[in-house]
Amino acid sequence: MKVLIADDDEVSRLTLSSLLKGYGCELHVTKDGHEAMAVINQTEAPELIFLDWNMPGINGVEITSLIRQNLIDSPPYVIIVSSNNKKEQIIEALAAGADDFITKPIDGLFLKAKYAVAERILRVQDRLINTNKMLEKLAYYDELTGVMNRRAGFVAVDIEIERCIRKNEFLAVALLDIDHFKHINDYFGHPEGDKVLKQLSKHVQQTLRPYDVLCRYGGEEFLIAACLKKRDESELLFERIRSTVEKMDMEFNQAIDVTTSIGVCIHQPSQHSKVANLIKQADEALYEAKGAGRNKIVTVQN
Ligand SMILES: Nc1nc2c(ncn2[C@@H]2O[C@H](COP(=O)(O)OP(=O)(O)OP(=O)(O)O)[C@@H](O)[C@H]2O)c(=O)[nH]1
Repeated sequence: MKVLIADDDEVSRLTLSSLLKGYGCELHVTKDGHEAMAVINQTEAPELIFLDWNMPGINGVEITSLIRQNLIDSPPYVIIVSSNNKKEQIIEALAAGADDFITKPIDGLFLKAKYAVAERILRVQDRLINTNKMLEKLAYYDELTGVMNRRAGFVAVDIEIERCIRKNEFLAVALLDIDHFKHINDYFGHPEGDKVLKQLSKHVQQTLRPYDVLCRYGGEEFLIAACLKKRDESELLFERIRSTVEKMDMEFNQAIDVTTSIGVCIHQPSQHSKVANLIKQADEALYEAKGAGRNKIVTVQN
C-alpha cells in the first residue's frame, strides 16, 4: 500500500516509518505541508496518509480539507497525528474529513490496530469502486462493440445539442445501417457477424472526434452525432465514414464485403430540439438510402 507520512518532528517520522515499514508499505516521507501536497497530487495518490496537525507550510487539517475537496473518486484514508488530544481538536480534525486521529508519542500497538482498520476500509472502498465501474460499463456501454448503448447515446446527443446551442453550431444526427447484414450472418455465421459489428465500431470511432457520439442503436444500426460549424461539413464526415467501412480490411479468413447506408438529419439546435425527432428524420433518410440501392448517404436539412 502507498503510504504518506508528513511530520516535521523527526522522532514521530522515524517511529511511524519503522512501524509501517514492518507492514510492507511503500513509504513516502515528508517534513512539511507543501512537500506532502506534492506527493498527494501525484498521478497515483497515496491510499493512506498520516498528517501531523502542526507543520510548516500547510497544516494537516487544512490538507485534509483539500483532499476531501479534490480526491473524490478514490479518497485516501487520512489519519491526523497530534500531541494534543483534546476532544475539540479531535472533533475539528474529523469535521475536516479525517478518518481517524492518533496521539503522540505513537504507541505501536495502537498504530497496528488503526492500520488494520484503515486497510479494511480501503479494501471495501476498492471493491465498491471496481463494482461501480463495472456496473457503469454495463449500464452505458454495449457489451459486444464497447461503444455507448442506446440509453447513453440519447444522453450524449442531448449534451451535443447543448454544445451546439452554446457555440451556435449545427448538429448532424445520423443512423448508419449495415447493408444486407442478414446475408453476412447467414453466409459466414453469427460469430463472424459479431466480428463485423466490432470491427465496424472500431473503424467508425477512429474517424470521429473524441466528443462526437457513436452508439449502437440496435442490432446492426448505429447512431452518430457530431457538431458542425457549417452544414456542408456533414457530407465530408459521413462520406469518410461510409468509405472507411467499405475499405475496411476484415481481419478474418474469408473476404467479407461490408457496406453501409446512412441517413443524416442536419439541424440547428434550440432549446426545443428533441433527440427522438432528429432520429426519426435520420431514419426516414436511411430508408431512402436503402431504397436508392444501399451503400449511400441521404441527408435531410431541418
Ligand atoms: N451477428 C449478429 N447479428 C445481429 C446482431 N443483432 C442483430 N443481428 C442481425 O442483423 C440482421 C438484420 O437483418 P435485416 O434487418 O433483415 O437487415 P439487413 O439484412 O441488414 O438488410 P438491409 O438493412 O435492408 O440492408 C438480422 O439477421 C439479425 O439477426 C448481433 O448482435 N450479432
